[in-house]
Parts: sequence; C-alpha cells; structure tokens
Amino acid sequence: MTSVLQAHGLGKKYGRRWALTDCELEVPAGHVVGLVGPNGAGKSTLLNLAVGMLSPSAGSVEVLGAAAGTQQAKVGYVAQDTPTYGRLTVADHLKLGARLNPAWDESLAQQRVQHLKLDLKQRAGRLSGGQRAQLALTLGLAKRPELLILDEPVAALDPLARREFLQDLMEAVAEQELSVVLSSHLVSDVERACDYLIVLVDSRVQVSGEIDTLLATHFRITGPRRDQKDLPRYQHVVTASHTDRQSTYLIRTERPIHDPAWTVSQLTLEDLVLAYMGRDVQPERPVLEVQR
Ligand SMILES: Nc1ncnc2c1ncn2[C@@H]1O[C@H](COP(=O)(O)OP(=O)(O)OP(=O)(O)O)[C@@H](O)[C@H]1O
Repeated sequence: MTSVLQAHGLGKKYGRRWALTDCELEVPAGHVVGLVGPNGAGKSTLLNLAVGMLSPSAGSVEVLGAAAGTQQAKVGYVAQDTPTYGRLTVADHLKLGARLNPAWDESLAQQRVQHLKLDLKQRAGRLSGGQRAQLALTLGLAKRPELLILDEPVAALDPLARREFLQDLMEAVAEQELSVVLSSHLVSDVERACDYLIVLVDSRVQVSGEIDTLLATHFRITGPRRDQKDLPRYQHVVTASHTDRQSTYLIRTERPIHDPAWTVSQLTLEDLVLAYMGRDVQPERPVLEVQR
C-alpha cells in the first residue's frame, strides 16, 4: 500500500536554527495519525513541508507517493490559524471550494454548514474563532481529499464540538479512502480519534507507529536497583529513574519479560507520550495538555 507520508533525512532550518532534524517517517495509508509534541517541537514545520508550503533544507518528503506539493487535488490542508477570507461569506467559501476542487462534495458541505448552524450569508470575518475553524474544516472535508492534514484542528472548538468533529472525521475515514494526519496537544483527542502516533520533540521524531503496537511493546518495569547496562540489549530504555534501592524503567521490547525481579505494568497512551517527551507533567508548566 502507498505511504501517505514518507520522509527521509528530512530537515528544515530557519536561518541558522533547525526546526526539524533527520526526520525518518513512513506512514501507511488508511490511518488517523496523531502528531503530538510540545510547543515549538516542529509539528507545523513538518506539516508545512508535507503540503509543499515549505521546502526542505535537507532530505526529502513524499506525500501519496509523489514529491510534496505536487498532488494538491488529493491533499486537503487546514493550517493552524484556520485561514478563511474575512470579507467573503460562508456561501462564497463554498462556491470557491466548488470552483477550485475537482472532487468537491457540495452536499457534504451544505450538510455540515446546516448542522453547524452557520449562516450562509455571514461574512467569515464576523464568525467566532470556533465557527471559522469549523468552516475551514468543512472546506477540507468537502474537497474529498485522499489525505487530510490538519494542524491543531480542534484547538478553537468547544469540547462538544471537538468530540463531534473527531467523530465526523472517523466516520469519513471509515466511509471513504481517507487518511488523516492531525497535530494536537490533547492526548485525549489522539486517544479518541487516532490509531497511529508520531511524537515530535525538539525537532526530532522520538517515536512513531500504530498505537496498538506501541502500547503492546512498551512496559514499565520496577524492581531492585539495577544499572541500565545490566538490562538485556533487546530492552530499549526510554526513561529511567532510581531511588537508593529501586529502579523504574520504561522500556520498549518485542520480547516477553520473564525476569521475576521486575514488576511489569502496561502503559496508557498518556504515559507513553509523556515518556517520549522526556519528562513528567509539571502542573505549573504543562508541556502537553491532558484532558479526560
Ligand atoms: N517562519 C519561521 N521563522 C523562524 N523560525 C520559525 C519559523 N516558523 C517556526 N519557527 C521555529 O521553528 C521551531 C518549530 O516551530 P513549529 O511552528 O514547527 O512548532 P510546533 O510544534 O508546530 O509548535 P506549536 O505547538 O506551538 O504550534 C520553533 O522554534 C519556531 O520558533
């Protein structure tokens, strides 16, 4: 199956500072991919490279099997600031969408506008932030893309609207051949809607893969204090912490853990994400918002 997103040695530099470094990714089609990471990690940079709005400073990126930016009819993109034209009405946006997109689904667009109670005659500049986001998302979905890329699509939505939007997205993925890559700060949204995870921190991909597989291969082990060098080589340490007598490791391994000295526990998605982000949640300065 074609990869929706494939990156090799991908990097982007703004001036002298790298915003994305050595990015290796291969995301298969048919997934809802959650791209998570703290502010400034490089998420928008990666998504902008994927849609061809930025060009790489190093390496390459392909989308749907072709160079990024060359498949615009098949790729929908909703940028972080949910761009709309302030002076145009909601109806104008739909007309524009219909004119610019060969696979435009007018009935889907009308249905969503009605359901969201958006006034067709209202100028976009007079909509609330959340309504503007919904309009931009409607345009993205009605384009009927093969790949929909959404940069923090639900950030401006209220909790109910957020849940409904993610539900719509999952239905669209189930009904049509749609793959989605969305960035989010909310682990709960990723948990609800995504089946594939990419964690990006400090301009590097820390981990990527199907969420079920990641959860089945990561464990917390706790037991009498032991040095990392004394763990088997097939147990890859993600994080380690020690007291005088006890060690706790978060490890990735494909093999069963038989050592009776360890108490083994499964991880939640939140544990896993936070472990790769390299630190615990600090209430006074959260790096990743966790909502239940
Ligand atoms: N146009 C630009 N010029 C210079 N530096 C930039 C530019 N855009 C982004 N950066 C820098 O690149 C780094 C990555 O930014 P990016 O917007 O990709 O992060 P992000 O993970 O999307 O963050 P957020 O979650 O806050 O949206 C940051 O350090 C940012 O300051």
